[in-house]
Amino acid sequence: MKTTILGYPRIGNKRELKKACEQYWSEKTDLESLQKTASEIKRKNWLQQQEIGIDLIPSNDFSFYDQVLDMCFSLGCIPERFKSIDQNDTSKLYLAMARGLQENGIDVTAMEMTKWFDTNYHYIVPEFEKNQSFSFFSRKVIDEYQEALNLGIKTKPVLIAPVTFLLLGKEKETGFNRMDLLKNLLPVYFEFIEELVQLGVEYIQFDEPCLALDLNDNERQAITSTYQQIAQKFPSLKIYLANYFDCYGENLETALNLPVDTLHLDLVRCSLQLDDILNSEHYNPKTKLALGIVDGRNIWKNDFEASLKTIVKASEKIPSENLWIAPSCSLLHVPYDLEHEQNIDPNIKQWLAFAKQKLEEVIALKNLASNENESFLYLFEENKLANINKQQSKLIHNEAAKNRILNLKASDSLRNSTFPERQQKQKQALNLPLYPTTTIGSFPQTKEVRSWRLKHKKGLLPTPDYDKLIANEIKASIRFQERIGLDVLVHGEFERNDMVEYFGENLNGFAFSDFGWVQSYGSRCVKPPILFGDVSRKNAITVKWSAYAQSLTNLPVKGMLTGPVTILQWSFVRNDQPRATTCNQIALAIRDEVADLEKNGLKIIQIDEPAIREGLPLKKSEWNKYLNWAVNAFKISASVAKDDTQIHTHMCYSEFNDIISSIADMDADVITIETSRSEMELLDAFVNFKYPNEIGPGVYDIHSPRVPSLEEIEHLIHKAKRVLPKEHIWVNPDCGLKTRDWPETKSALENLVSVAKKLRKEETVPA
Ligand SMILES: CN1c2c(nc(N)[nH]c2=O)NC[C@@H]1CNc1ccc(C(=O)N[C@@H](CCC(=O)N[C@@H](CCC(=O)N[C@@H](CCC(=O)O)C(=O)O)C(=O)O)C(=O)O)cc1
Ligand SMILES: N[C@@H](CCS)C(=O)O
Ligand SMILES: [Zn+2]
Repeated sequence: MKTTILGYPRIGNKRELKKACEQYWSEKTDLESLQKTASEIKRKNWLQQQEIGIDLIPSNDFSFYDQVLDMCFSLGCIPERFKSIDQNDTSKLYLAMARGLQENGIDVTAMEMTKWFDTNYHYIVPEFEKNQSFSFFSRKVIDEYQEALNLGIKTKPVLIAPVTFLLLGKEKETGFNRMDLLKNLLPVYFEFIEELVQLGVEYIQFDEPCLALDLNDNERQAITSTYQQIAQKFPSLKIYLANYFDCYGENLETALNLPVDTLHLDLVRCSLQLDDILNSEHYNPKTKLALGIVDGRNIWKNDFEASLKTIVKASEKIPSENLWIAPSCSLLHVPYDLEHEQNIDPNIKQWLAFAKQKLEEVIALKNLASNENESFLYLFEENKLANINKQQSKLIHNEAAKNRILNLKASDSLRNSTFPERQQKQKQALNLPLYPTTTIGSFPQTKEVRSWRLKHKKGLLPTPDYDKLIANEIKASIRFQERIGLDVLVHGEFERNDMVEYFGENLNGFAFSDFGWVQSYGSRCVKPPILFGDVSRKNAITVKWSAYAQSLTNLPVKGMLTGPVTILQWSFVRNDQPRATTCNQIALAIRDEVADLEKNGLKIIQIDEPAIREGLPLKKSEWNKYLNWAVNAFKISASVAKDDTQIHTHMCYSEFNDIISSIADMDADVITIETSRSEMELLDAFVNFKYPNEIGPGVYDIHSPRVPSLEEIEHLIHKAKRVLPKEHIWVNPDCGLKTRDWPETKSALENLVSVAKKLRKEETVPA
């Protein structure tokens, strides 16, 4: 039995890469210094895995920004608009693809970003044209293999497999299917493989997570043909086929018939597939199985007793030299090292395992399963104790929270009246103009604001002083919004470290790490709270700052809440009860907050649900079940509102077409969505469905410091006007402005308001 992993976190133990990238991007350091940081991170990662005893260590799992972007770059899949950049200036080109570029007359937008399967990690979407060509453009995969080899480590290079690479991308013109590009693409993969094999590579890991999706016959056939060709051309190469995040499902037969050395199984997400495989007539006993048994998506300690039963079951049918023990997926999605944490309650800390501890678990499982090393027996006992302790812990269980769920009634998810009736009442209560303008909630989280929070956290800034600084920011933002003429104001979210962590901090059932950072996109990281127990509200969470903001102005201020599905989705959640139950507990806490905001004079309340789409199961057959409970949880949180309280929701990074009827079922009075980057393409779903409630399609791409011109904004609103009733249209940015700086935010919002005013005027003046 051997051990391996699919990938390791790459931001550095203390987010060194984030800091180095941001310094380089702002021209405070040079490329050499950034590369030095990167090499150091890779070196430490490899040596740590080696020291802990991982047999087969991956390379090319590092990235300066994103692994899919790296693949585009390696394969020379560079969209036409970047050809104006010197193709030899590879670092500038790479950065432009990731973040866009505006300099010396060059003005190119970044490539699109979207969610990596059902995670909160965002990848850069490959763009394909009909006659797309590919070339051996970057040597990163080779160089990283060499880099590890120089340390004496013979790694398993990781490549995003050809078919998954194509499926992750988008056709940028009509008249072709991206799968047709496989024949152009494969020769470049062969070049990489050839060079790696020449260098003595034994294993290559082909990441093929599209095998967890519903594939059609053509796609399955493409996968078969790909591996047949690779195996034929490189008979000595051992192919490690990595599927993760769900079962092979309908693709299992295809997978079992592939000429690969090893088939990786995510046994955390799909524990039953081991039996399916062991009993399948298609399983070739010579194919090695990698038992992905340590959870790569969550931070709970493994259950050794249960895992060992699985390993034993496998080893009864398969010789142990044909088995790998591994985490379920790349460890990219969990933080580095629990040992850094000094402030987690020790009772809870003993239940946790971060990336480094997961490596140790993989090794312990191998040793326990092979009975070779008795010194590991104490780890078994320790693990068993920790898990028993967790099951029985008083910290987890709260009878009142459990009872509230049991007492939920169908009417708790329903507003008092239908949308048209509410709309009338809200019109009277709010008296908003046509094309009301608003923002999505956050204003720039400047270095200064973050530094106050850090000082406050460290005890260097007393709470009254911190509160005063936050109050001043809120006041300045209210005055700014009044001055430029926005109609519905926000307080700006200055007091929040993150839209999920902040809520977790005010709810029972959550714990927090100090260094538990996980990459979200590029240099941006999140520190997901740890949802370990029954959830209930400790106290009112947002009322103080929202009510304060409302007290400063006669214009309506929107109370700003994060919705239950998003809090669930962006936390490390308990694995001892169904997600739906946990979600309902959060929903009830948010419901209490809605009621309190209303009582305190907030007439508009936004409940953000940007993660509702990302929570969709990967297999369509499971969508309805999820959507039913997810939509219902949102409705539980919103339905306490009176008819004349206007409930908004907000979604971003989402395709809406296939879930539009569920979005309509949420019955928010207003939904604001991200649409500007797709030139309103994402609005089609709402139009085709005849979405009945009000909509704010984003007209300002907040991902870029670029200030949208008056013409661009007007063009986008006109597009919306052509397809939506004008009484239903709101004018707003795509998403919150926390990652922006003030100068561009001010100019962009001034433009946005002035276009809305112009259009309003045109509507009232008869032609
Ligand atoms: C809207 N999005 C969000 C997602 N997920 C979330 N959990 N939250 C989101 O808002 N997913 C989808 C999208 C896009 N994703 C992101 C993810 C992350 C950011 C972002 O801006 N992250 C910040 C960190 C935010 C944070 O928690 N800040 C804390 C801690 C600040 C900090 O780093 N302090 C430093 C010192 C700071 C200083 O002195 O300058 C330290 O502790 O060392 C806070 O504000 O208190 C990031 O920088 O990565 C955006 C979108
Ligand atoms: N209210 C949040 C939503 C982000 S998705 C914000 O404005 O940052
Ligand atoms: Zn958003």
